[in-house]
Amino acid sequence: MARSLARLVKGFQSITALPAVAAPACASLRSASLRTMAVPLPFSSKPRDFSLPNVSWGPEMLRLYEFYNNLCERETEGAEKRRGPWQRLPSYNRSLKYATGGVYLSKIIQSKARLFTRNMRNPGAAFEYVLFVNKEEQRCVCILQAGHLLEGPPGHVHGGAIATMIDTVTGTHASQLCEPVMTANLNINYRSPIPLGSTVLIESTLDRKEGKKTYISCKVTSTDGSKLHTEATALFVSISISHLLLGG
Ligand SMILES: CCCCCCCC/C=C\CCCCCCCC(=O)SCCNC(=O)CCNC(=O)[C@H](O)C(C)(C)COP(=O)(O)OP(=O)(O)OC[C@H]1O[C@@H](n2cnc3c(N)ncnc32)[C@H](O)[C@@H]1OP(=O)(O)O
Repeated sequence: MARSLARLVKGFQSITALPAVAAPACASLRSASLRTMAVPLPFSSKPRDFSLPNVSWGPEMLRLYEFYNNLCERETEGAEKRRGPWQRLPSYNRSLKYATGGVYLSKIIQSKARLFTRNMRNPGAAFEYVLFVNKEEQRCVCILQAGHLLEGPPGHVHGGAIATMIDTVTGTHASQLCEPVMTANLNINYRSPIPLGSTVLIESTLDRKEGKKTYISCKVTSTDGSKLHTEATALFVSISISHLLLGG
């Protein structure tokens, strides 16, 4: 148990320490931390960052990615590049490799476990998304391109897939504010269906923090903001690392 806890703490520290910067800089920082760490990282040494553009991304997805990516750097008077108000969050298909929530997981399950939203081999088939966070404004924006395997009502995105993305965006946002957290409550109003294959914006804002509780609001809109697809509120409760290890 003590060894697991040590691994988990290290693993968690290495995740939360990952900077949200452009991919090459991120890779070099990761390899630097690899040299100094005595325990295995929760990822392979070269994890794929799923939040970077791939061939499946359509023009709208790429346009918005470029838009927010440009806000991640601001140019100073001497044409120097400085960190801007927004940060792109890298995204991997595994979070905490050694946390099993106190339940027995076979080695096969442990080795095959993947983040639900990042488990498709075929680019563009399901969830294509990238998240940007603005810590000053306590806001998070996700650009989502909903692939053909997310069908619910004919030609439209499944409500559970929309809920999954809302949980992911608000959960990631909450864990940026006060890691680590778990979703305690999620309320969703579906206002208008999302066409399959379309690109939408998911925006989350911090409502308030009360001790262990973080309240977040979220809306899903068309990319020009003219159509409201979904609204949600979420409650996240901060958990101790032992909660992850031992279960609730
Ligand atoms: C997991 C962290 C990993 C971090 C890694 C970061 C890397 C990022 C990588 C990839 C990003 C992907 C992001 C995905 C995000 C998805 C997140 C999920 O989907 S989580 C799965 C679904 N959620 C559950 O399975 C929870 C099950 N429930 C529990 O474990 C507990 O009930 C828990 C933790 C929610 C609360 O338990 P207590 O014992 O810690 O806390 P108590 O004392 O019960 O409550 C604290 C306060 O919260 C209120 N509260 C609790 N539950 C509530 C509820 N359902 N509604 C309203 N209030 C509630 C209580 O009344 C209390 O309030 P008063 O302090 O007294 O004012």
